Parts: sequence; C-alpha cells; structure tokens
Amino acid sequence: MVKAVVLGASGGIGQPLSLLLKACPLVDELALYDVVNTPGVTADLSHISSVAKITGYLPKDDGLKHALTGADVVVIPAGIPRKPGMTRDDLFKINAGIVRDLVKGIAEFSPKAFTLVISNPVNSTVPIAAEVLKAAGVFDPKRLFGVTTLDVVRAETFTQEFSKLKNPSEATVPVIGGHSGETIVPLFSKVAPGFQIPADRYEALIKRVQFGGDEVVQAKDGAGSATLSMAFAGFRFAEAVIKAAKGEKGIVEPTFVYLPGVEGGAEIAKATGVDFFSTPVELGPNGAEKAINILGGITEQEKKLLEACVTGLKGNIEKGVEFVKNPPPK
Ligand SMILES: NC(=O)c1ccc[n+]([C@@H]2O[C@H](COP(=O)([O-])OP(=O)(O)OC[C@H]3O[C@@H](n4cnc5c(N)ncnc54)[C@H](O)[C@@H]3O)[C@@H](O)[C@H]2O)c1
Ligand SMILES: O=C(O)C[C@H](O)C(=O)O
Repeated sequence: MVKAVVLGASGGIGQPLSLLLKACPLVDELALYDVVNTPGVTADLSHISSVAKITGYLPKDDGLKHALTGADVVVIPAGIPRKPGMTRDDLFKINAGIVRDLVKGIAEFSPKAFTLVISNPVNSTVPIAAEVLKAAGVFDPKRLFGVTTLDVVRAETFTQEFSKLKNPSEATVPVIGGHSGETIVPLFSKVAPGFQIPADRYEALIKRVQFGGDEVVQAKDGAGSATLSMAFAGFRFAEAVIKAAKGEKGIVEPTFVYLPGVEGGAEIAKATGVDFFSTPVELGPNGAEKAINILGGITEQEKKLLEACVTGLKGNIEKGVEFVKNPPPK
C-alpha cells in the first residue's frame, strides 16, 4: 500500500501533480492538503476511475495531521512562485516559513515518509527541512530530497536535436549542483548515449538550462512560473521513488540531498565543499541508497561552472540552516 500526499495541492503545480498521482496505478491512497480549495480539487479528482482513494484537507480540524498520517511519500509544492524580475531567493521570505511549518508536521505525523521538496528556493528550503527534522530528532538524509528533475527534463529537451532521440526522456543528461541560475550545472560531457554539442552552441545551451525557469516566468508575464512541466518532472521523480521503494532496481535520478548522510556522498561533499548538492542518486527501498560521483573526468569548462555553482550554493545553504537555527525575530 502506498499513500502519497501533496502539500500545496490546489496550486499551479499541485493540481496537475495531484492529477498525475491520482492516475498512477502505484498509488493506493492520495491525500491533498492546502490552505485553500482542496474540497473542490479533491471532489473533481475523485471522479477519476483509477486505483487511488483520494481525500482532501484544509488546515481546520487537524487537516495537516490527517493528511500526513500514514504517508509514505510527501511532495511539497506549497509556496509562492516568481514574477518577472524576481530571483528564487526573493521567495525565501515567504516560502521559508511555509516549508518549515509543513516539515514540522511531517516530523510529527509522518517522520518516516519520503519528503520531496519542490518549493523554492530549493537550495535553501531543503536545508530548512533538514534542520527541522534534525531538531525533532527524526532526520533520515536518505528520505529527504530536493526535486531538481525539471532541470534534467529541460536538459533532455533542449539537447534533443543532438541526441536525435524520438523520446528525449530516454537520454541521460546529468544536471548537478543546485536549482537556481548558475548553481545549475549541466554535464554535457556525461550524456548517454553520447553526443557532441558543437562548441559554438555550448554556452547558449548551458545558459538555457540554467535560466529555463526565467523563460517560463517571462512568458507567463506575472501569472507565475513553470507549473505543468514541473508537475511532469515532480511526478517523474515521485514515481521513481515509489518504484524503488517497491523494490525496482537500477533507478537513478539526480536529486538535491544531504551528502554526508547518503552512501558515497561524503566523497562528493569533500570534492565540492558543500553538504547539500544535486547528484545522480541510486534509489532503493530506503530512499537515497547511493550518491554517485560523476565529477571525475569533467571538462575544464564544466569545472568552471562547478566553481560558480559552489560559490552560490554555499550562501543559499547557510541561509536556510540559519533560518531554523537562529530564527529571525517575528
Ligand atoms: N523545484 C522546482 O523545479 C520548481 C519548479 C517550479 C516551481 N517551483 C516552486 O514551487 C512553488 C509553487 O509554485 P506554484 O506555481 O504551484 O504556485 P501557486 O501559487 O500556484 O501554488 C502554491 C500553492 O501553495 C499553497 N500554500 C501556500 N501556503 C501554504 C501552506 N502553508 N500550506 C499548504 N499550502 C500552502 C497555496 O494556497 C497554493 O495553492 C513555488 O515556490 C515555485 O517557485 C519549483
Ligand atoms: O523559475 C522558477 O521560479 C520556477 C522553477 O524553479 C523553474 O525552474 O521553473
């Protein structure tokens, strides 16, 4: 039996992500939680003739507790999205507190659940989640993931003309680091099946993956950021976690994890100088079974990208940790 929960289920990501989870035959129970509109979203999805039994909750009447109790997988797309001109870090002020409070609920009501954080800025909200779980004495680094799959999905899509694959998702295009601008590091030297990016196209492609989020923010012109592609990516990652938990072998996805707590991660932390980092992770019944180090043999260009990534990432991580350890005055 698999119970999946979406926190922020009525939002731009939350609704299509809940639809995909409702339609997924691997999900037996689906609980939706949001501060608004869950009754309507739940009633609507409940008419779909799929396996999952669906329930919806608002904060009243211990809604968060009821949503989370018995959860195996919790996906968090709660929080405000960007408008043109904003960075993801500009969302910290509001989203940091939202993620902190929701993860307090996870620590209390479903401490063993796999927790998948989508809310931005991911580079800071995942460290926030880790600190909250640590403070509650229930932190298992193998069960906490920052969802960076959209960067991978974009890299697969934007390189399709070179991979020549009919289905771009069949390519493996590793993207490592964090989830914002220069902290996003596509490793085109490590693609499989292998293909070459022409030198005169390389820089623009790197920038497109790094700033793909801005393309959508600008096109939506004030109405938010990526929602549908994020629901696709979030579902792809959630489904991978569920399949691995059910015993499927050989599932590897890049994800933002606390390296020192995952087998193989300490070596990557030492090489990069950061404890939270997105790297290909082998998933298994207990979550993140192994962090895979793909830094060996990267090109000089990629080394430079990595340096810029680590500089930005350090500050983002520190900001998240501090927010929980030394909370700002109310
Ligand atoms: N990780 C990624 O790759 C990625 C990609 C796209 C968007 N995002 C982020 O995901 C977040 C959500 O984006 P969106 O477009 O769905 O926004 P949205 O505003 O459409 O939806 C957010 C939802 O969260 C709900 N919410 C707010 N506070 C809550 C709380 N305390 N508890 C439960 N629910 C709460 C809102 O009511 C709303 O329904 C943003 O922070 C955005 O930046 C991340
Ligand atoms: O760009 C954003 O703010 C949303 C998301 O992080 C994205 O990459 O699309």
